[in-house]
Amino acid sequence: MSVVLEVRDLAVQAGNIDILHPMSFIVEAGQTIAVTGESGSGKSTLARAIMGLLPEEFSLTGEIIFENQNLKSLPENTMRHLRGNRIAMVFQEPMTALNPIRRIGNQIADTLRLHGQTSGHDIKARTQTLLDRVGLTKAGVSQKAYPHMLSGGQRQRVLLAMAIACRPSLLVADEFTTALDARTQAEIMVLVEELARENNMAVLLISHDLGLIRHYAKNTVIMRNGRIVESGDTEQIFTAPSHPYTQALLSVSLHGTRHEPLRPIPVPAAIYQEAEA
Ligand SMILES: Nc1ncnc2c1ncn2[C@@H]1O[C@H](COP(=O)(O)OP(=O)(O)OP(=O)(O)O)[C@@H](O)[C@H]1O
Repeated sequence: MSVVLEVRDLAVQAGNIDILHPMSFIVEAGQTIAVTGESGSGKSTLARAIMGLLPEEFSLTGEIIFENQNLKSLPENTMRHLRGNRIAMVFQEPMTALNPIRRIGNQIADTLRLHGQTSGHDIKARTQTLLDRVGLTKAGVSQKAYPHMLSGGQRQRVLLAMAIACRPSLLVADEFTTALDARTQAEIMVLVEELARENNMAVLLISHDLGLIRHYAKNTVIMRNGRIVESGDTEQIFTAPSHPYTQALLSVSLHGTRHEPLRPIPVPAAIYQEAEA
């Protein structure tokens, strides 16, 4: 298996506040890796750092090696080219990513044009292929539809069509299915899984949903307060968590509902001290 992304001693500060403490992990081609942890643990900051989309007031140290390139040293225009082409990102709220007054076919075509496809005929054909592939055509959705005519799950399918348009090798999915009902969520995740397999695309799955992570992610990174507390094979972590924080996280989630966001967990002080050691 080849490594598509290596995060090496990555740390992020906002002024003198440490948002992410030095962390390292690798993502292999075609692999789904989940990042989880309670609110404020730094998951979205990690995703934004990888995408080169940190706010201006943030500074970054360490390395982000993507397809053998050190992203830190790339100029913004090269980074812009990489985003969408080689690294794609999908978010929870599709209406912020979709233009409400443009037909979805035109929006998918815009993505193709932006990333280098020029022939009108090719663009139209590829747009149709993408709509077919994400299951919208068979649901009766055409290129002419506007976003407001679609359900939440269908909008996420449009975003997936745009995300995979240029066959990226990494898809960053930040709470992508959180707003969907359980059945739609499962359907979208099965589609993501299929697309990842077909394109040998790695998926960085940021989620609070431990049930979803256990089902779809081969590896998992558990974060707390800007640090990785435990990482490795998902099944191994779920069956035999080695860190007290992970143990507490999993035991609390067993009592909560699968779709409830994780909240700060009341772990006894003694466990905290051990966890920090
Ligand atoms: N502009 C900023 N300046 C200073 N601190 C910030 C800024 N933006 C975010 N933070 C802090 O960075 C930390 C990590 O935030 P981040 O959004 O990455 O967490 P998260 O794990 O994605 O949370 P959630 O699950 O709620 O989305 C939080 O403590 C947050 O308050």
